[in-house]
Amino acid sequence: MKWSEQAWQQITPVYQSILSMPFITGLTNGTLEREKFRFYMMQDSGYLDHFGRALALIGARATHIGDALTFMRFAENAILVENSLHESYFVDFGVTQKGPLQPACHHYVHFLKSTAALEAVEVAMAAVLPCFWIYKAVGDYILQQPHVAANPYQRWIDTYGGEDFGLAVQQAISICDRMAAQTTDAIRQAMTHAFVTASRLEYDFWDAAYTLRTWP
Ligand SMILES: Cc1ncc(C[n+]2csc(CCO)c2C)c(N)n1
Repeated sequence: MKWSEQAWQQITPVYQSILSMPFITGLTNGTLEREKFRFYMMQDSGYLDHFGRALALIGARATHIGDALTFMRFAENAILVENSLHESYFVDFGVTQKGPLQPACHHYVHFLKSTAALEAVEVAMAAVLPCFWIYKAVGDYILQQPHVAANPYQRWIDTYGGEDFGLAVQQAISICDRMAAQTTDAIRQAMTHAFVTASRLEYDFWDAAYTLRTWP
């Protein structure tokens, strides 16, 4: 079995919990309170700035030059392409400032940055994989649900569901599988652990937006 297959099996309970989160059902049927989506978007903009840097760092540390280029492209996409989605939502939702990182986002980005800097590069690659893979799976899942007319969150759904984004996700998965096949058991286990942790932090990111969780 490929590393990615057993890693996804490990996160099945977390992934199933994500699908039934009120944040996700609200995105799907368009009923999510605007305030919660605004909170999510503001936090996600901060997330992308840091995430892009983590990807660039992984690119710099990649063993193969082709993987370095791929991760640098991912970094550019995170900062340019994804942020343009946020900027259009900022206009629609009247957001003028990003604001400080709140606890869930802070925890997640610093987990990713410290893993990217200090752990084996294979582990760093596994830590950023849920960001791609869970968003793709959630985007596809929402696209399969009955379509809601004039859903304010449709642009978000279209960004992650569907083919274009699917290619990037496949690339990220294949790189992890190749790296996992060539490394030691201990590193493979650490990869899975990082993958599970990041998946939990994805769950928590949405939960924090739904409950508008801020620093005390
Ligand atoms: C908390 C959070 N997790 C994942 C993504 C999705 N995402 C961010 S950058 C990137 C790859 C390069 O485009 C992907 C898939 C998000 N937006 N916010």
